[in-house]
Amino acid sequence: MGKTKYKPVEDVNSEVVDDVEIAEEVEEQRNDGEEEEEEQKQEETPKSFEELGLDSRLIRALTKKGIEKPTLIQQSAIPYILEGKDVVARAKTGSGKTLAYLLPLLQKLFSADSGSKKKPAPSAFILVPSRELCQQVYAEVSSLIELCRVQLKAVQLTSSMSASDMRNALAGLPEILVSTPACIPKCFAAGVLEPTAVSESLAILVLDEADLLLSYGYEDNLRSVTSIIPRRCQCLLMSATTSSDVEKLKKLILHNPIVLTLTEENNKEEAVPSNVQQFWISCSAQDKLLHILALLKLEVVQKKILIFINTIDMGFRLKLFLEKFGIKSAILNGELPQNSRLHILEQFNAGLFDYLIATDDNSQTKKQKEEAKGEENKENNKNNKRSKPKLDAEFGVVRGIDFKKVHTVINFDMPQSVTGYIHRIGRTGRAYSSGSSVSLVSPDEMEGFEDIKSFLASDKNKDSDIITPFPLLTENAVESLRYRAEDVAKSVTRIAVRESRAQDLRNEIINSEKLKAHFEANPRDLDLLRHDKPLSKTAPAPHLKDIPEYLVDPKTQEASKMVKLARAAMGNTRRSGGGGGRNNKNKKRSRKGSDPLKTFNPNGSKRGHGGGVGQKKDGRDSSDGSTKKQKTV
Ligand SMILES: Nc1ncnc2c1ncn2[C@@H]1O[C@H](COP(=O)(O)OP(=O)(O)OP(=O)(O)O)[C@@H](O)[C@H]1O
Repeated sequence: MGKTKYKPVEDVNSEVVDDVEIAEEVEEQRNDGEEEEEEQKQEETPKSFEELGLDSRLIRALTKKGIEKPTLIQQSAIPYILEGKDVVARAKTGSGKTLAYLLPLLQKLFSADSGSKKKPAPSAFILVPSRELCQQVYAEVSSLIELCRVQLKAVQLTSSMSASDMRNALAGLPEILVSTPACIPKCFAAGVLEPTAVSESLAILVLDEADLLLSYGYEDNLRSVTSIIPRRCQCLLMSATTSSDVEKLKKLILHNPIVLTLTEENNKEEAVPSNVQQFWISCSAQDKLLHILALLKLEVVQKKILIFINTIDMGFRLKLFLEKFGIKSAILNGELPQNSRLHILEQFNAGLFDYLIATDDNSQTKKQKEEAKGEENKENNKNNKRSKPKLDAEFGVVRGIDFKKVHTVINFDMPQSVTGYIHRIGRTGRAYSSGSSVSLVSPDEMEGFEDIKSFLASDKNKDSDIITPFPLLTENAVESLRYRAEDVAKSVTRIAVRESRAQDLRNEIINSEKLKAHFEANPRDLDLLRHDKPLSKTAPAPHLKDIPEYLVDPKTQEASKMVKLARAAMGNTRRSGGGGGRNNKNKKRSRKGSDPLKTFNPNGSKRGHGGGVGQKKDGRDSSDGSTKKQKTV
C-alpha cells in the first residue's frame, strides 16, 4: 500500500460554466497545482484522521469501530471533499472508498445541520448500483450517525418498494438518501419527491461504484437526476477501475473535478489486491468436489470462506455434497428474494456461519440480465406464476460488497474474466487485513487462467508467478478422500439438485415475507432464521462427518494443525454457528511468521510458498508417488 501514489489532476468541464466561473476555475486550477505538490509531500508522511481535519465525533466513532489510521485513498480524498471540490476517486477494491466519501460528507452535514430548518428533500444522495450495496452503505452511514450521536437521518430506498413505503421513508425529512439510481425517477413519478425540492436541497451527490452504474443500465435514470442537480451541488464519483463509463459520467455530472488516480506506471499492479496470497490447484472438472472437500474437511484453509461458482445449480450441488460430510454452508445468488439475500449477508458478516457459496453476477449472461429486467417489469402479471424464477437485475455479489472477515476466497469455478478474478479475490484482504485465495483450475479453464496469470505477472519480473501452487494439500491427502467423495458425488443427482433449488427458493420466499416484517420491527436482530440449514432430509452419515485419523495423510494433518494454531493466534477459534465474530474485532491479525501458508513445507524444513522437493507443479505433494484410490468405506 505504502508505495501507491495518487495523482491529483484537474479537469475543466467547459460546457457547463460561464465566463465568470471559468475565471474562478482558472484560479482554482492554479491552487490545484499547488495542491498537487502538497499532495506528493503528504504521501511521504501518512496523515492521521485528525490531521485530515475530521471532526472529533467522527474520529471517536472510527475508534469504536476499530479503525485507527486512514487508508491512502482516505488520506487523499478527505481534504479535497471537505474543501468542497468535486472529486473522482479511483482506487482498488477494498481500499476504503466508502469511508473516504462518507466521513467528509457527514462532517459537512454536521455543520450544515446545526440549528437550521429541515430541508424539503435530502441534502445528500448516495447512488449505488445494487440493492446489496445500498444496504451496506446505509448500514455504514447509520452506524456512524449513531456512534456520533448527531441528529441526522439516513434512509435507503430500493425500486422494489411501493410508493407508500417510499413516502413513509421520506416523511421524516432525512438528510441522506441511499438508493439505486432507478429509485429517483420512480419517486418523482409517484410524487413522493419533488424535483424542485431536490434542486433546492441537494448539496452532495455521490456515485459509488461509478464504473458499474452505466453498465447496469442506469443511464436514463442518471440523466433524469442530472437534469435537476443544482450547479452548487458537490459531486463525488468513486470507482475501482477506469473505464469509458466513468469518463462519460464525469463529463455528465462533475464540474472541474480533482481526479485522484493511481500513477499510470503502477496502474495494473495497484489494481490487484496486494494483501491477498493467491494459490491454485490443478484438477479435472470432476475432481473439483474432491478437492474442495479436502480443503475444507482437512481444514487447510482459514475460515471464513467465500466459495465462488458460476451457476446456481452447481451451488446447490456443492451445498448438498458438503452437507453429506457435515459441512454446513449457505447459498447466495440472484434468484433469492432480496430480504433473504440481505439477511444471508448480515448473518455471514456477523459470523453465524463459515462457508458461503456465491454465484457472482459475472456468471449472469447479458441475456439473463435482460430477462431479469423484463421479469421485473412484469412484476404484477399474475399469470406469470409458472415462469422461471427471476434473477434480480439489481443483484451484485462481488462488486463493492464488503464481506466481513473473509480469510479465504475459493474459486470453485474460475471467473469469466481477469476483472472478475480481481473482484472475487478482493473480497478478502480488505483495507489493512490479509487473506488468501485458492483457485481450482480444470484443463478447460487453463487458457483463462493463463490470461489471469499473465495479467498479474509483474512487468519487471515476468517469470515470477503471483499465483503459486497451493502448498498444504498432499496428493495422498486428496486421494485418501477420493472413494468417499466420488461415492457421495454420485448420490447428489441432478433431480436432487433441482428439487433442493426449488425447495430452497420456496423457503426463502416464505422467509423473505417473515423477514420483511421482522426487519421493520427489529432491524438489528440476526437470529430469526438461519440460512445454512441442511437441504437434505437425511443427516450426514457419521463416517462421512468425521474423517477417521488413519485416513488423513500425516503431512496434511500437520498443515491442518498449523492452520488451526494460526486461527487460534488470530483469535478466530469459534466454531461455526457461534456468532462470536463481532467480539474478535480488535484482536491482532496473525503475523506473517505464524501463517502456515507462508511457512509450511510438506517436506519438513521451512520455506516460502511455491515449489519444493517432491512437489508437483499443481501444488500437491507426490513424494511417495501414490495416486491409487484407497477403498476405505
Ligand atoms: N482506515 C481503515 N482502516 C481499517 N479498515 C478500514 C479503513 N477504511 C475502511 N476499512 C474497512 O475496509 C473494508 C473495505 O472498505 P470499502 O468497502 O470501503 O472498500 P472499497 O474501496 O469501497 O472496496 P470495493 O471497491 O470492493 O467496494 C471495510 O470493511 C471497511 O470497514
